[in-house]
Amino acid sequence: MFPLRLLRTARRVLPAKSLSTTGQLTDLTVDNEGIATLTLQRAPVNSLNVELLQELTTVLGQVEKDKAKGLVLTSASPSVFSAGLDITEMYNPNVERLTALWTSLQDLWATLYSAPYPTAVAINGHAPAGGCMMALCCEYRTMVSGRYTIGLNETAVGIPVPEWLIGTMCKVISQREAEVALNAGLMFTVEEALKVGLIDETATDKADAIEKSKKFIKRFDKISPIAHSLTKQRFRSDVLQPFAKNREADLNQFKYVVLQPEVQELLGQIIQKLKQKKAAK
Ligand SMILES: CC/C=C\C/C=C\CCC/C=C/CC(=O)SCCNC(=O)CCNC(=O)[C@H](O)C(C)(C)COP(=O)(O)OP(=O)(O)OC[C@H]1O[C@@H](n2cnc3c(N)ncnc32)[C@H](O)[C@@H]1OP(=O)(O)O
Repeated sequence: MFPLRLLRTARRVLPAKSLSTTGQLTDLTVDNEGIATLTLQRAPVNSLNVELLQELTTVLGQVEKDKAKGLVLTSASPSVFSAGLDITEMYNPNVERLTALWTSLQDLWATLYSAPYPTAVAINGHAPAGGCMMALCCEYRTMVSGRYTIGLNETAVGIPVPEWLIGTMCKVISQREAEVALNAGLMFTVEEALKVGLIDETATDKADAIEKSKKFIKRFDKISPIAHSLTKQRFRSDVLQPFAKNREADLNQFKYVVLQPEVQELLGQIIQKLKQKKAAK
């Protein structure tokens, strides 16, 4: 049996105003064609803390409930899509908050990766780690050209990449390219990302990236929502199903790793480096 949420029977095209909401950390608008645009707006770099992760998952639930035609994800920052997990949440953490951080990240990944509606991302700046994770969950990736980077650099910040994220990456680029990049925490330039297939196309600016993302969503105008959502599910179920069984172990492993003294030391050094960089600007 397929989970009920995948049996998406119809898309509704509602007037923009009826679906739009503005949370504290995100903004959701729906255009006249029923395409939702969800904008990350946690200044300065959309780092993912518990509150942003939870708000994103809630808004995705609303997009599904309201039967939007599809979703475009983007950011309000002029140069950063998302800096990934909020490093300060992992440094000298309160264990309850660390648990909430990882559980909320798991919820966001599972919700976005299994979204029954078409999804695209307009990556308008840097997208390291959790930023890249959100982009990988979408079905189509457009990235603004410039001196930006994208990739899963978790190992560089002392965090091993979980199996579900390796699986997500290997659905997009070759296993060989993924293994080389993830083992060493390598980041891709926009040109490199295009070459390996990590992004589908480049854009001149954010407006162009959003337009290209919407063009992708419109490809589904003549496709049955059930046919789309079940086919998407079949492509992704080999990553989603083991994840659902191993959530608890995944959480325990994350907490164990983050609380290791050497990982704490590394996170402290990264925070220091970011501060020094800011001071030198
Ligand atoms: C079994 C399971 C085990 C493990 C699972 C592992 C992975 C699962 C997958 C998802 C998890 C991912 C883990 C992460 O996401 S770790 C986060 C990694 N992120 C980074 O390494 C990015 C660090 N930031 C940067 O490189 C730059 O900031 C960036 C290129 C994004 C932007 O540069 P820019 O010059 O525009 O801005 P800065 O001056 O550097 O920064 C501005 C302020 O923002 C603060 N900042 C930046 N990044 C973060 C962050 N990630 N968290 C918190 N705060 C951040 C920075 O300190 C500046 O702050 P102020 O000085 O203004 O206070």
